[in-house]
Amino acid sequence: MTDKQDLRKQCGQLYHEIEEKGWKVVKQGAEAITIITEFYPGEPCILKSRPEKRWRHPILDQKLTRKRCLIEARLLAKCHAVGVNCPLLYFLEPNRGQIFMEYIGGPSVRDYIKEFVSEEEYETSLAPLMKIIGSEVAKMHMNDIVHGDLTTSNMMFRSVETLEPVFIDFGLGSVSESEEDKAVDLYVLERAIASTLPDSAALFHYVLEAYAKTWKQCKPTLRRYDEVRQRGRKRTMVG
Ligand SMILES: Nc1ncnc2c1ncn2[C@@H]1O[C@H](COP(=O)(O)OP(=O)(O)OP(=O)(O)O)[C@@H](O)[C@H]1O
Repeated sequence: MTDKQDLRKQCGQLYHEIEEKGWKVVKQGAEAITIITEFYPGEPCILKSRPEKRWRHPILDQKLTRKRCLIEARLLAKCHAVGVNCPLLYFLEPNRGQIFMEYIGGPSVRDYIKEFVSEEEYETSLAPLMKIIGSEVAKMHMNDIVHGDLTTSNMMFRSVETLEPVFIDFGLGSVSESEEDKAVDLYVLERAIASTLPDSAALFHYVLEAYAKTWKQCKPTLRRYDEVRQRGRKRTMVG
């Protein structure tokens, strides 16, 4: 099947709007399609749409789509309220599984940091960024926002001049007091940084240092994070 046929099949009705209006598809994932369009005239905006899944029962599908969409929008709004850097939420169509949000124009943290090759560069250029990431994640967690997929691809820059990471993709997130959920967020982040930058173990200390500085009551979560890490290690050793 060609990409176009695939897109037509996956998007259904939305496909015609994409074609007619010349919208740009950024990502066509299994769950969602992300498109650059306009919300205010002349201003690029992101439309994240979760089209109908024909393999699911229609009522269940609508319920799940609506739920994920509402959770994502709620988390964006909550992040905004507590000062975590994330795209502005413009508009929501839960019954169509659509969220319109601010377009973030810069590269992802992943694409930015993978250009750094030496450990010296990590220290001088990336330590400040790691501290900002640690402090932003602490702000999320102290407000019971769990991201659910804290990878370096899910952090983008508005521009490389400011180097302030903007957190995207709260589609797997939740509002949760659970130390385990927060610890898993930290572990996923550690693994994501390690997979983007080999020999970067030292860098993650900056993340944790800023995390602890921002969130004074984080000790139980950090203890849980140590346990999650040990479990992760054992799993890797067993294969
Ligand atoms: N606000 C945004 N501004 C610019 N680009 C974005 C924005 N949101 C998403 N993107 C781009 O679209 C891609 C896919 O978005 P996102 O990660 O939210 O969806 P997904 O992974 O397909 O969905 P999900 O994990 O919820 O099923 C991102 O990797 C990023 O490149």
